[in-house]
Amino acid sequence: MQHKPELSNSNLDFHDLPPFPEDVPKAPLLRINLSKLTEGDEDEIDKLWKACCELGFFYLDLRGIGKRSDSATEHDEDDAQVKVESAAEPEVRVNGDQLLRDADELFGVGKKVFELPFDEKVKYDLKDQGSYFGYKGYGQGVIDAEGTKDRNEFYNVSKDDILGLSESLPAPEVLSPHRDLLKSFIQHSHTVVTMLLGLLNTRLSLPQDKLPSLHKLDSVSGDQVRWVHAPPQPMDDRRTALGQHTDFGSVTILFNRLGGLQVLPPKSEEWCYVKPLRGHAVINLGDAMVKFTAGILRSNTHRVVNPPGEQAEHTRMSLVYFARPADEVLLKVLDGSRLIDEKRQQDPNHGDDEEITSKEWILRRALGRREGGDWAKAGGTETGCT
Ligand SMILES: O=C(O)CCC(=O)C(=O)O
Ligand SMILES: [Fe+2]
Repeated sequence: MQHKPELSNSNLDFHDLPPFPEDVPKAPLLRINLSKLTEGDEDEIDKLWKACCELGFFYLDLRGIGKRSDSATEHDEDDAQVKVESAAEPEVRVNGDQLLRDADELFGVGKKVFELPFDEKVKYDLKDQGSYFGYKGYGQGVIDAEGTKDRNEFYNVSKDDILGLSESLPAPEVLSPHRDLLKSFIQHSHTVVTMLLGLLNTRLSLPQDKLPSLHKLDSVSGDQVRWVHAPPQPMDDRRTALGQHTDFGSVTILFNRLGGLQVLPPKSEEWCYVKPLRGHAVINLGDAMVKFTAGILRSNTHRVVNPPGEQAEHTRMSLVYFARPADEVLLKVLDGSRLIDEKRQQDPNHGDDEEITSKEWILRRALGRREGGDWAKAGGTETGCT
């Protein structure tokens, strides 16, 4: 029997963009299916566990889940239950198709933000107020200890601002009509994060709901949506656009269209490209997961370079959701799991050497990578020590 066309690899390409080249080293990310995870498919959950322990990066196929809720009658079936849970806000379910649609729309919104004149965008650089939310201009971050400037610009939107959990931050007018879209993207990203954390919680045999309870949607946290924007670099003067790093938080959901993201697989010296796949997000774990689990879970080093091959002449944009522990959560080894206790005993490097809250850790790491920041103090868990 012939394979089904919808599963063929060419359908995972972005047909409106030049192809991702075949002759570059490609990172060995496992492809995990969201729909199977939600059905509790044990083989798929094994794959998730392996990916989170070994590489800390994987593809999540978001397609084909939540089709039923495309219609206006999203929660008809158990409306009564939903109403009991929350009269004002209907429960948001795992819905990969909705997340893909929101991400698509947000690519358009991000484009409008970066098209604004620099003088307008720079009004929203909140670094001097001690915040990493808002705008970071091109070259305003550093990629190494020597202070080499980066080659990208960011715009960061705070979850708490969009959900009304904090004061509204100043933002460009072009974002105002899209707050509902941002809200939907945040909620749908967060439900995926909660599901992944729940599955990891079970595999770690942590007390019921431990990891999800440290990442509640309505807790004040550093969760954010980010657009990363990088125009093509001149052929004779190319360098890393976003310096090598591990992510600071817990779970990152990344939407890529052009190549350029690279990971340095464990024990390897060769940077490998992550090929973007249509209908998929790239998921990676951050340092908080390493600290919580004494290093059982992996937060892998990655960076962004100019897109490879024929893609090199195109402006690269990516969209990211960063889920982070609630502000007051201490980033230390969690109690209540024999697996984690055993790992802690085998590997005392992963100890509780520093009592630091999620909020302090993220601020230190984010602002330390800005120009004039403290590079030495802004390192993550990549050296193997927490
Ligand atoms: O743009 C990308 O593909 C990755 C961005 C990233 O690693 C980050 O913003 O932390
Ligand atoms: Fe990152």
